[in-house]
This record gives sequence, C-alpha cells and structure tokens, in this order.
Amino acid sequence: MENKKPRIVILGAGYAGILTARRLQKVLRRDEAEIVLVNKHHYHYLTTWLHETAAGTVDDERISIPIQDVIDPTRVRFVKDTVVEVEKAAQRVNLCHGEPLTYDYLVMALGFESATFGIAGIKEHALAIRSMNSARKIRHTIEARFADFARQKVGQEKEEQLTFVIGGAGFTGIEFAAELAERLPGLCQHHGIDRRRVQVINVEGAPGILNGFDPAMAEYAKATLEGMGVQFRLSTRIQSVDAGGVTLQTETGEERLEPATVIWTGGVQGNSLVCNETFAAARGRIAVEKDLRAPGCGNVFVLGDCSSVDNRQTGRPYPPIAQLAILQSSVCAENVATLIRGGSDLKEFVPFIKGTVASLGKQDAVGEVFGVKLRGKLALIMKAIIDIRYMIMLGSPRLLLDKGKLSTYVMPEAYTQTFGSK
Ligand SMILES: Cc1cc2nc3c(=O)[nH]c(=O)nc-3n(C[C@H](O)[C@H](O)[C@H](O)COP(=O)(O)OP(=O)(O)OC[C@H]3O[C@@H](n4cnc5c(N)ncnc54)[C@H](O)[C@@H]3O)c2cc1C
Repeated sequence: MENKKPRIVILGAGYAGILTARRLQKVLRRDEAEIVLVNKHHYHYLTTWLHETAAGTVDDERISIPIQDVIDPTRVRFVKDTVVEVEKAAQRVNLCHGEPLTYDYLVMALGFESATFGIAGIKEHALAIRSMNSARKIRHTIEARFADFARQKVGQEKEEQLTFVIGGAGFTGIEFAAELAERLPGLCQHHGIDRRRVQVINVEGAPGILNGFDPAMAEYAKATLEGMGVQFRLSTRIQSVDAGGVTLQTETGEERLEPATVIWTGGVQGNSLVCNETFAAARGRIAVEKDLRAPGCGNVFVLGDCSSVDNRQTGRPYPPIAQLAILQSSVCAENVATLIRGGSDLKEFVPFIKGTVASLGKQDAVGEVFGVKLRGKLALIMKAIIDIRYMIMLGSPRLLLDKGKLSTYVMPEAYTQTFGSK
C-alpha cells in the first residue's frame, strides 16, 4: 500500500507564509510532503507599503502580486479561502467556503490586526491600516472628504471635513502622516482648496515619536513632518472616539477634537484567530519556542506578527516587523523538513536584525542600519535596497521592474507630481 505523504498547511501568504512556501518547495522533494498554502486573497501584498496605498501615493496594483506568480503550483497547492478556525486537537483548519483541511504540520502566519487597547469607539469610528482593503478604504475616504468639502457652498464649508487625526506616532503613524502630507498639495490643487485649511494632527501618548528609534533620528523625523505641515500632540492619549470626533486626555485634562476622519495606527497584535485560547498568547502574540514552534505543540509553527520572540540582549520581545517574519521563514522551512525526514535536531531561531528605516514621504527617510544612523537620501536609498532585496527574494526579476519602486526612488519628483496631481 502506498504511504500517504504528510501534509503541511501554511496559513497566510504574507511575508512569513509565502517565503516559507517558497523555501519548502525548494528543500523538499515532491514525494516527501504535500504543501498547501491558504490565503484569503489570490494575491500577496506588501504590508510595508500599505501606508502609501492608504494615503494614495502608490497605486494598489503596485503592492500586490498574484500568488500563482511566486509559487510553483505543481509543488504548492494554493487555496484561496478565509481561515475561520484552527482545531488543534483534531489537527484541522476550518475554512469559510471550502472543505476543512487536516494537517500533519501547520505553519500559522496570519499576520496582525489592530490593537485598540480597550479605547472606546476605535473599532467603530476609526479607520485602520490593516490590509489592502482597509488601506483602499482610507484612500477613498480621504478623497471623498476633499470632494465633499469642495461641493459645499462658499462660507458654509465644514472645516472638520479636512481635519485628519492620526492616532499613534510609531512607525506606521509616522510613515502614513508623511505620505498624507505629501499627497495634500495635489488634492488641494485638484479641488481648489487652500492647503492651510487642511489639518493633519498626530496624537501620541508618549512624549516623543518613533519609540525605539535613536532620539536624534526621531527628532529629525518630527522636524521633517512639522515642515510638511503635520501637527503633533505628544503626551496626549486618545481616550475615546465617537461619530463626532475624539476625546483626548492631555497632561492638563480632557480635550475634544472634531475631525471627520480618524486613522488609528497605535498598535498591532497577532491575528486573534490564532492568538486565542487555542494557542495561548500573551499581549496578542504567541511566545514561540526557540525552534519557532508553539509551546507544547510538536507540529505547529507560528511566524511573523502572530509570534513573539525575545531579544536576548534586551529581554524584551522584538517588535513585529517584516524583517523578523522573513528571517523566521527559512528557519521554519528547515525545521519542518527536518521533522518530515524523521529528525529531531531543530534549528534555533537567532535573528540578526540589520536595522530599520522609516520613510518620510518619497523624498526623505530616517533609520539605523548595521548600527549606522541614516537620514535623508542615504536612508531613502537604504529603504529602496530593502524593498528591492525583498522582490529578489520573491524570485522574479520581472517583479522588480513591474512592482519595484525603482521609478519612485529614481524619479521622486516625477512620481510625486503624478500622484500629487490626482
Ligand atoms: C504601514 C506599515 C508599514 C510597515 N513598515 C515596515 C517596514 O518598513 N519594515 C518592517 O520590517 N516592517 C514593517 N511593517 C511591519 C510588517 O509589515 C509586518 O511585520 C509583516 O507584514 C508581518 O508579516 P506576516 O507574514 O506575519 O503578516 P502579513 O504580511 O500581514 O500577512 C498575513 C497574511 O495572512 C492573510 N490572512 C489574514 N487573515 C486571514 C484569514 N483569516 N484567512 C486567510 N488568510 C488570512 C492576509 O491576507 C495576509 O496575506 C509595517 C507595517 C505596516 C502596517
């Protein structure tokens, strides 16, 4: 009787999932395992560019790549479906539309969702940069606010239509604020609106921005954004959001802002589908073992934003970043292959984080790479190299030309003009 091949099911085709699938199709022989990749969309998207789609400075199709273009369909079976439940005891994944999938090995890489920290009204009344669809929704909302404002009779305009509050001055909040600020001149020109009527207000609970960045670099970013017209409300917490605006808790008391649009970027946690009572999570992420398996689960790996890995030097978890997800994917694939071949000597995940760069629009950036602090064009070039490197990892030089931001970096002025004029 023929031996049934073990089945590896990978949930999520983000950075961690798609690279794990690609690595497994390379390291495993056809007869060794069946590889199934499940994702809710037929495309892989570049989450690290979502702030640009949300602001409308990069078109949707530039940040999405058909999954079939980057996997070998004869090696990896792609299932376009939404995961609704993982049944650990039954080793089964329940899907929204299709038949349940049983697994011998599971790789959970379902990414992040917004962490609201219990702030009332965020889920209902604020927008969040979570996915392609949510980014699209933000872009359309921004454009609609300008169009509505322009339609109002002179003297009767509602100024709050053009007030945008961004909650959180972390990586995403800062990158998004810069993109939005860069988009504004074009939008104002298109609708015949005076730029001075538009307000972009960033609200942050901490006394500074870009927590975790070198203070001088963070200060540079803040000054750059202020130069672009972004206002900062630091040491100020969003207490609640409702249909009419936001209530702030400042050092001196409560305050009310009445923007038509609130975009929440204040924090992320692992996808609640996996980070729940099935796989015990702390602060929304699963603290994985050294070999990236979920505690007490011999055949379940957790990667990317769903996982939590401690930095040995600081004793604190690494922040959820794509770089970590990418590095985890190759260790996970090797460990899965070892288990399938009957081995037990699994590789330990020891990340070497090269650094981080935050873009400040298309003309500027700030960060630290290999311990070197970078800002301005140098940081921008480094950001481009990171993006290009990822495209190469995804395996197609064509992708680099189609999707790579070569034009964005090589001709930033032309790029800004194109999107700015929309
Ligand atoms: C605006 C922004 C900018 C960022 N910039 C940087 C940066 O410059 N550098 C950096 O290192 N990190 C950055 N990050 C963080 C980085 O994007 C994440 O750490 C990274 O995407 C995590 O990868 P992942 O594979 O865990 O999840 P993701 O890339 O989010 O992928 C998760 C996948 O799972 C799919 N999925 C989710 N739920 C389901 C379901 N129920 N069923 C089926 N499929 C599902 C999703 O569609 C998606 O394809 C940024 C994040 C944001 C939001």
